[in-house]
Parts: sequence; structure tokens; C-alpha cells
Amino acid sequence: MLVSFQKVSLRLGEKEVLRDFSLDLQNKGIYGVIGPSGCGKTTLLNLIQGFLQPDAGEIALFSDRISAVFQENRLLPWYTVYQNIALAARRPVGREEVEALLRRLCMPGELDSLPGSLSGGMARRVALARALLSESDILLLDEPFKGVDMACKRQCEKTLQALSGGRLTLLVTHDPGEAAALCDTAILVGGSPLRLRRTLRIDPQSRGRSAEELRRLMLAE
Ligand SMILES: Nc1ncnc2c1ncn2[C@@H]1O[C@H](COP(=O)(O)OP(=O)(O)OP(=O)(O)O)[C@@H](O)[C@H]1O
Repeated sequence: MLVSFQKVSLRLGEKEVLRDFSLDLQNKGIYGVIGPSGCGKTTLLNLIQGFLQPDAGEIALFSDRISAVFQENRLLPWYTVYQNIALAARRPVGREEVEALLRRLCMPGELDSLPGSLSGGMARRVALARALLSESDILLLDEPFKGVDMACKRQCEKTLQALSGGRLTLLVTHDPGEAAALCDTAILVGGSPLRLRRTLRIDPQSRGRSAEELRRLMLAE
């Protein structure tokens, strides 16, 4: 088991977000976590990262080397784009490597910019570059393409697919098209408290059909 939630319960304030929630991920690859707003997707990522502790139950991880794109970008405003990315990398990272990755994320020539001068979509891609370049076994991405325009998004999806290899990636998204385009498996969650509704293997040969299927399942629930 690479990631396992065993009968995890968690209350946040008045809200019982999880009650006896179980989930086992056995293989590496990209998992899309899809479900309605407010159901608890970010909470799952926060539990994996140890930012929240369960009230009951257990979470087991095969590695604690985690990199993430959080709901907010969390860039350090006094450091440049290059410094923000390189400082988090857990290994020496040269300017050329960062520049090449940013180019693959449709963002050339911003290495020495400060985060405050970037658009929301650009800052999002810096946060994504930071997570991708960081040496990690688990990649947690909470709506990583928020604010990124359609043309760049396709390119960023390809780059993410190419660079996430060898890791276990959890991608929170509201977009069935994005999940079908990128993921190996979609995990549909929902309800209050949160429950696992369905897992769906995405067939790489027919991602368009998987997107339709996911749309249908989301509307049905
Ligand atoms: N610190 C907190 N105190 C009280 N309730 C909280 C707290 N943090 C989150 N919640 C509630 O827990 C629930 C799950 O929140 P979470 O952010 O995990 O949902 P989500 O599925 O990621 O939502 P979205 O898709 O809108 O980002 C929500 O109803 C939220 O209001």
C-alpha cells in the first residue's frame, strides 16, 4: 500500500468532515480527486501532509518526501521566481534547469521577477514548477491550473504528465476534462461526511470518452 486511510474520522469546528473514511492507493501514477466544493478534498491532502491530525483512524504513507501545490501559491514575496523554486528543490538546481521547466510551462523569461509582479496564472505555474522540481515521492496538487488560460493549460498538463513519473500524484480538480486528460485513475468523492463514491480507471486510448463518463457520474451524484 502506498497511501492508506484506515477508518479516519475528523471534525473541523462544527463539521464532521470524515467518519470512518478509508482509501487505499496501491500503485504509483496520477490520481484525480474529484468531488463537489466543500466536501473535503483539500482536507485529505492536509491530512497526508500532517497539517491536520485525525481524531480517529490511521494514515500510512510509503514515503514522507512530499511536494505540493497548495490552495494558495505560498511563494515567498522577497525571493525571485528562480530562488522560490531552487530553495525548495532538496537538491542543487541551476538557472538553466529552472528556465527550461518554466518554458515548458509557457512561462519563459521570468526567472528574476518577484512574485508580486506576476499574474495569478503565472504565480500558479511557479508554484507548480517548484513542486515538480522538488525531489519527492508524493506530489499533491490542489487545483494546480487555477487561473491558467486554456492554451497554456494543455501545455502544462503535458509537462506535468511527463515530470510526475515515478511518483504518486494526487490531483484535486473540479474539471472532469482535466482529470480525464491527465490521470490514470479518477477518485470520485462526495457527501457529508465524505465518502468514496467511485474509482474509475482512465483508458489512455479513449480519454474523451472517460471525460464524458466522469461528467455523467458527477451530474448523477
Ligand atoms: N478550520 C476549519 N474549521 C471549520 N470547518 C472547516 C475548516 N477547514 C475546512 N472546514 C470545512 O470542512 C469542509 C471541507 O473543506 P475542504 O476545504 O477540505 O473542501 P474541498 O472539497 O477542498 O472544497 P473546495 O473544492 O471548495 O476547495 C468544508 O465544509 C469547510 O467549510
